[in-house]
Amino acid sequence: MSTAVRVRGLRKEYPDHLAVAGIDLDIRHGEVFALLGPNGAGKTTTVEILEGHRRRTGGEARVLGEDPGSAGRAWRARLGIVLQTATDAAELTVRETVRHFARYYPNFRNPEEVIEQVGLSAKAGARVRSLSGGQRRRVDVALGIVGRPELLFLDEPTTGFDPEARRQFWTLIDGLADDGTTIVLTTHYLDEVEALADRLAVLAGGGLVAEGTPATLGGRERADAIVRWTDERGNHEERTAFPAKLVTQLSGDGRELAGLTVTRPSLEDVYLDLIGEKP
Ligand SMILES: Nc1ncnc2c1ncn2[C@@H]1O[C@H](COP(=O)(O)OP(=O)(O)OP(=O)(O)O)[C@@H](O)[C@H]1O
Repeated sequence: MSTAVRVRGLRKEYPDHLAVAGIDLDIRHGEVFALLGPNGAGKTTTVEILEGHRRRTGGEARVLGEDPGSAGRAWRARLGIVLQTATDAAELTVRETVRHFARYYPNFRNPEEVIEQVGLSAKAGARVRSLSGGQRRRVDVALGIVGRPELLFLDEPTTGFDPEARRQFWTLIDGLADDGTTIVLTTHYLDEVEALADRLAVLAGGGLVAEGTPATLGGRERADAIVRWTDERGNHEERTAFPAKLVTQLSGDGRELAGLTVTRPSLEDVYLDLIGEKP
């Protein structure tokens, strides 16, 4: 698989602040890649540099084979972008807005189908201004995908979504990924990362602190399991690298173990550990 995004030593220095402190990233074609990190970690700055919206002050970046600092309109038409700040809600209806944006792209998707995909069919004739925050966010997503992008950037796309809307959005992203769209996602929701991402990177203080898959980040798959059970002497908890062995020993005489659970650290446990906030 070739590389959709390649970053080496990327830096962004503001006069009084180093926002991105020299990071390396490789994102493959067809991959769903999540960028995680606490507020101010440098996620939006990094993504905006890759989108060509901000100038880097150091390092190298290639996005779909071009330098985002100098690439032109044809390159831009291959990207889909959902920014953190919502689209300005004009007097236009949802349908008019999506149709209007579609015309910027050479190979756009059918606007009606896009409106349906983001779950806004019932609101297609409503003015964007009259929509709720979560519904407006769905318009943003519609505008991000209407151009049939090869590479889609989503900056905190589900902020303000209700749980059902988030599930619908995940299904939509799964479908786009199945069609081969490369997706770069920033989010604060670890369940979203677990549901969607093939790989993720954690940023903190402008630096890359870890990279992996949701299952293996920070050595998660090798971490000790915690076995909990209850017997006549009370509640028990044991950490072990061999939970199956322990459970076999405990139930050796064929007895059932009340309240038996075997757990590994959640992605959230690992993440908080990585960014220095011990759970
Ligand atoms: N135009 C600017 N001038 C000076 N500093 C800036 C500017 N834009 C961002 N920063 C600083 O750069 C750092 C990284 O900001 P960035 O928006 O990339 O973080 P983030 O990881 O996206 O955070 P969040 O999760 O809050 O969206 C922050 O400390 C921010 O204050």
